[in-house]
Amino acid sequence: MPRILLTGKNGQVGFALNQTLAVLGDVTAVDVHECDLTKPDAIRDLILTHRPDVIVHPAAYTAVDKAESEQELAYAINAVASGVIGEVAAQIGAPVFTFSTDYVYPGDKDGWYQESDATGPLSVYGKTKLAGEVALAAAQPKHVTLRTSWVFGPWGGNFLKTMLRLAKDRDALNVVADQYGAPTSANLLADVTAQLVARYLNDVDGEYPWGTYHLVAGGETNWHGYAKYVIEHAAELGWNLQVKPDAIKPIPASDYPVPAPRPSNSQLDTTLLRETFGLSLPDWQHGVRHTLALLSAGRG
Ligand SMILES: NC(=O)C1=CN([C@@H]2O[C@H](COP(=O)(O)OP(=O)(O)OC[C@H]3O[C@@H](n4cnc5c(N)ncnc54)[C@H](OP(=O)(O)O)[C@@H]3O)[C@@H](O)[C@H]2O)C=CC1
Ligand SMILES: Cc1cn([C@H]2C[C@H](O)[C@@H](COP(=O)(O)OP(=O)(O)O[C@H]3O[C@@H](C)C(=O)[C@@H](O)[C@H]3O)O2)c(=O)[nH]c1=O
Ligand SMILES: [Mg+2]
Repeated sequence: MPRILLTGKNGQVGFALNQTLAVLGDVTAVDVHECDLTKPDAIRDLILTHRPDVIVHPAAYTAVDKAESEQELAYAINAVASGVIGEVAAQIGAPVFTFSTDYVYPGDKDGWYQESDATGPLSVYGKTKLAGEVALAAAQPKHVTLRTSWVFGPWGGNFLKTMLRLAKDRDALNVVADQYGAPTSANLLADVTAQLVARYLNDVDGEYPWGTYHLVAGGETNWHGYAKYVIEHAAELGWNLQVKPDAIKPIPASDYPVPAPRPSNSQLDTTLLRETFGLSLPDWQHGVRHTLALLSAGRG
């Protein structure tokens, strides 16, 4: 039975992975209590004690605005820890499957981003994630780094849940309409990652296509279109929301001042992943409807 080590088990993606990886082997899932990623020795101990066959690493510092004033902490978790995981993984011969972000790109491209396009993060969060990508790749060539975007799900905090919360008692919402990307569900990420891990476990001696891939849901929207879709479908499911879809107003990012600049264009081309692994990626709306159904069931 293969041994799989999973970080960030209480994060959005980690929680979903703890379920999808369970059919592939013995999963040891940890969070900050079992291993604080700011402590390189704790990371080394964890990996050398468990000696996993595969490491899946979704844990990260994800507070984009807060990172602007917590640069060192974000760098320790997103950059240094990824490098340490890579070093110890290489030492024991375990590949690392991990996640990065659309925020590694500057967002000024006319058209969809390809993996080979130049990076140029605008935010501290994006810079620390890119530094983590580089550190991991340098330490452990056997890695799959999945750049994704706008992650949501029923578990944890995300934009979809923020919109539902605000819509309960606001009369109107102003939402940025000039930043484009694809909302991607934690479940989709966890399903695809399990497929990629399974392919490795079933073909350990084969040539595995290690590297960096885009993994986002199909289609595209902007934050305003996303918010409107969420509120429309929640209303259809019987949520009692104060805000009506027409009261969700599109605004330019310049009217929504925040500490961290976000890219205007976060559209990631997934051709490489789909063709390399023979996968199909459903539209983002599919994931939103699924998450809303789960949240509705949870409301009783
Ligand atoms: N969320 C998004 O929109 C996007 C995320 N990504 C990437 O996808 C991956 C998964 O993101 P997501 O699941 O949304 O993130 P979450 O913020 O939901 O989860 C991250 C997890 O990392 C854990 N963590 C944070 N600091 C430490 C630490 N010092 N030691 C150990 N664990 C720690 C958190 O624990 P705790 O909760 O206890 O702090 C949390 O469980 C990350 O690599 C992220 O950068 C990429 C694009 C978009
Ligand atoms: C709450 C809110 C946000 N916004 C805008 C601000 C911003 O431009 C956009 C998204 O804001 P948020 O802070 O919710 O999302 P943000 O934290 O930027 O989300 C990012 O998280 C990291 C971890 C990633 O890797 C990215 O892919 C992305 O998902 O929506 C509004 O316009 N109106 C609102 O009421
Ligand atoms: Mg945020």
